[in-house]
Amino acid sequence: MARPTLYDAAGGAPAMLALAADFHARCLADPILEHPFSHTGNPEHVQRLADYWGEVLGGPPVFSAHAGGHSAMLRVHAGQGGDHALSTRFAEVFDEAVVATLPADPALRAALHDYMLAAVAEVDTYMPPSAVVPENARMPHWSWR
Ligand code: HEM
Repeated sequence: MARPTLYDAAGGAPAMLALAADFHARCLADPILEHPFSHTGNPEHVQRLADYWGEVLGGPPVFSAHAGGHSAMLRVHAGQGGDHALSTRFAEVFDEAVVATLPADPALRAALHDYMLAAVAEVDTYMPPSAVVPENARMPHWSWR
């Protein structure tokens, strides 16, 4: 039998939503990440995050269908002039949220950890004020390592 996707191993859509909600709450409570997040208030943010991560991890393409795909995600962050400390902390807090909400599977945790390091590295490249996001950037698809 084929190995389940990371999305299915995590628990599907409800697990993505739990992960995103826990992650977002941790960001708001974090001394480093609180600042960028305190200036926004998209009421759909947690659901969007859940849809995005779900799609990357092997779930349905909800973010591409309804929220503009990978280019739109990059555009939200592009030119913000953020620094490496934000990305480092973002990835650490993601690991904490994974531990708090998803199954205690070391392989799942390792794959999600690796994914988030790659994801923050990509977002980082668009932080400079002059950054230009390409149209139709390919949505990453992440699997077991
Ligand atoms: C330096 C690290 C990052 C910071 C400080 C950051 C911060 C933010 C902020 C402030 C928003 C807007 C929230 C709102 O509208 O209420 C946002 C949106 C979002 N972020 Fe990030 N982010 C970071 C990295 C990432 C990474 C690595 C990913 C993906 C793996 C990601 C995925 C998203 C998504 C999917 C949205 C919602 C886009 C939409 O509304 O369509 N972010 N982020």
